[in-house]
Amino acid sequence: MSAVIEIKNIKKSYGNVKAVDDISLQVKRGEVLGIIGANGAGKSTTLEIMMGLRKPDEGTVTVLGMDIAKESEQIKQKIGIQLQQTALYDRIKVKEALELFSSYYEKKRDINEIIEVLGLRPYLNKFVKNLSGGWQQRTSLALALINDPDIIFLDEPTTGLDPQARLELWGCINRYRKEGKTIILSTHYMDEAQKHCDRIAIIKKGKLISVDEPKRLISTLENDGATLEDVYLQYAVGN
Ligand SMILES: Nc1ncnc2c1ncn2[C@@H]1O[C@H](COP(=O)(O)OP(=O)(O)OP(=O)(O)O)[C@@H](O)[C@H]1O
Repeated sequence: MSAVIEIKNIKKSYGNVKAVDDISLQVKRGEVLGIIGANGAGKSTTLEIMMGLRKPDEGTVTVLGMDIAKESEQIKQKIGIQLQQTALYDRIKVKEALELFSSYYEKKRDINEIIEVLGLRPYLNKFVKNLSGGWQQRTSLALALINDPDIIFLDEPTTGLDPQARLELWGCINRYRKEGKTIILSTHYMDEAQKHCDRIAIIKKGKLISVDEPKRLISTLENDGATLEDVYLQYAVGN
């Protein structure tokens, strides 16, 4: 598999907080890469640097062979972004949000097809803020898909959703994975990460501790029956 994203020696500080401390990582075409780590570990900052939303203090980011520092406009056309729950679209209706996003891009996927796949048709005339968390997340996934991106970024897509809504959202995400899209997400749910991610990147205090397949990470632990949660407790927490 070839790399669709390559970050090299990325650093980002806020005052004396080293949010990202010298991370290098390659994301392979077509994989689902999960980023795990404690609150404040640097997951969102790393994701936002890959998306081009934040500039690193040091290091380089190459997305689909393009340098993010020079070709961010071209890159934006080819990526889809779902941020953590946001009030940004609260005051507009689902249909309006879809139309607005569609107007940003040259290449567009058929909106009706996205609406059908994500089951949004009954909600089109509702305000985003009046939807349940699960439907808000589906709306923001729909917005991330509108330009038929090669790479989809999902920042904690299932946080706060009930188990059924989480399962359904994963059904939607997996459908796009089957099309060969590369998916990069952060999550606090180790069961989801273990089940759905091809590889897991563990971030602790701004540093990349490990990146590997869930079963290989689990095999580094000595106890039989270990899960990714045990991996998390072993590698992602503490000093
Ligand atoms: N805009 C900002 N200004 C100041 N500090 C920031 C800013 N954004 C992030 N930080 C700090 O950088 C560190 C990393 O934050 P980040 O949001 O990347 O972590 P995270 O792993 O995504 O956390 P969470 O799981 O809580 O979402 C934290 O200490 C956070 O407080």
